[in-house]
Amino acid sequence: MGQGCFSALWRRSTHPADPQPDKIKDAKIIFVVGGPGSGKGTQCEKVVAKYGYTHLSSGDLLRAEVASGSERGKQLQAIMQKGELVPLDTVLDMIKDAMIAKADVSKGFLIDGYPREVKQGEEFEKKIGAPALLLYVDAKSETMVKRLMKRGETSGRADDNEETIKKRLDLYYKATEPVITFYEGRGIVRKINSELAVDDVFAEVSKAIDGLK
Ligand SMILES: Nc1nc2c(ncn2[C@@H]2O[C@H](COP(=O)(O)OP(=O)(O)OP(=O)(O)O)[C@@H](O)[C@H]2O)c(=O)[nH]1
Ligand SMILES: O=c1ccn([C@@H]2O[C@H](COP(=O)(O)OP(=O)(O)O)[C@@H](O)[C@H]2O)c(=O)[nH]1
Ligand SMILES: [Mg+2]
Repeated sequence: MGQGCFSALWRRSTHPADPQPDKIKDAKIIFVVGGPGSGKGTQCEKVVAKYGYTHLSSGDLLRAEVASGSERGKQLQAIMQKGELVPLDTVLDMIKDAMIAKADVSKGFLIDGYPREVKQGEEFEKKIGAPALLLYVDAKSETMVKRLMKRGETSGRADDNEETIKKRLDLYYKATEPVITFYEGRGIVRKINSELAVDDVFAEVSKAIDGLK
């Protein structure tokens, strides 16, 4: 999404051209993809409790950088508040650092809210590895809007407001849904109906993960 020209600027200076770290090369990786407010984070927490996977939410990693008050965090905040996408290399470097930090203790990784576009998936595979499974957390757009408006009453998230929610949804349908089609071609997508109650959704998620072994 027109990110190329910014990427050098945003790339972490601590990682000039580090070699592919062996530590995470063989890790089991699950992408968790779905619209804003579809319930990705809710389901990921339950997977962590049951399976001992490490949960890495790209949005949470970015929000942590914003919360640090750094200069870079301020720039991220401006992008996220508009519901736009942060440059690809920034997010990927954050995910990779977090994976390396947990590599010794992790049974596997849930990469939540990533990839947001096909290019992000391709870059992830080049720098880190291939996913074993893509959990496609699916809810109707009305449901997602309703949940986010409700969450916005208490979340303190600058992007949980009507205007930004609409932009996030538009971008999801335009940029992120093609990710699902891309990985369907590899036969690793499991579609999860997240209109159900949380525990019923989790039963579906569990089946998909159990099928991995
Ligand atoms: N009824 C119902 N509500 C849910 C379900 N899953 C999540 N919610 C609610 O929907 C809201 C959004 O859920 P999250 O898990 O934060 O969604 P997310 O997909 O991580 O959203 P983003 O962080 O915006 O990408 C939360 O307030 C949840 O309590 C579900 O299966 N059923
Ligand atoms: O790979 C990512 C993940 C998140 N974001 C930004 O972070 C925001 C919040 O992401 P999150 O996954 O938490 O929430 P969602 O938009 O799915 O509701 C998005 O709107 C984007 O601005 C991004 O640019 N790239
Ligand atoms: Mg989330």
